[in-house]
Amino acid sequence: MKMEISNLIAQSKIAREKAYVPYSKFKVGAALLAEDGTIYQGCNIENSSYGLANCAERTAIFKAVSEGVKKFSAIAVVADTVGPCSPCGACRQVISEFCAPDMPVYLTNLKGDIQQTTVGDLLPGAFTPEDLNNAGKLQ
Ligand SMILES: O=c1ccn([C@H]2C[C@H](O)[C@@H](CO)O2)c(=O)[nH]1
Ligand SMILES: [Zn+2]
Repeated sequence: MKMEISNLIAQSKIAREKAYVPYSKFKVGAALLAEDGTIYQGCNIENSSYGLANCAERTAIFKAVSEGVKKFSAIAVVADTVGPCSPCGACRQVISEFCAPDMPVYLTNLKGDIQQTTVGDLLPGAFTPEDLNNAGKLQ
């Protein structure tokens, strides 16, 4: 495993410790590597209105985008799961909005399992900005 990736995974674990999860008690961390080398950490943040929980992956992406950063090279996700932590459908869609289909995704857990996949494999057929551009132009 390249140093850069071990560091990304290490930062996802640090982010996980900041999770605000009084309801599920399920802490998740994410670390998003921007093309300029900056790493954006994200944790899940829950709410007493349960449906408003924001996942770790989306926290990391929204932090970066809100700082004007939209070019990314990799993302790592970690939770205390039996197998590698699997991002939810909402996060797969948000990741697909900003990250190229061939961008590597590292799904990990606290035991040290690492599954390397890609954005395109996480969400084949994602709805993209191009789909909006093509609206009404088909047929
Ligand atoms: O990949 C995932 C899956 C779940 N969660 C959060 C949402 C909620 O706070 C808790 C339980 O679903 O875990 C994430 O942050 N990322
Ligand atoms: Zn999610």
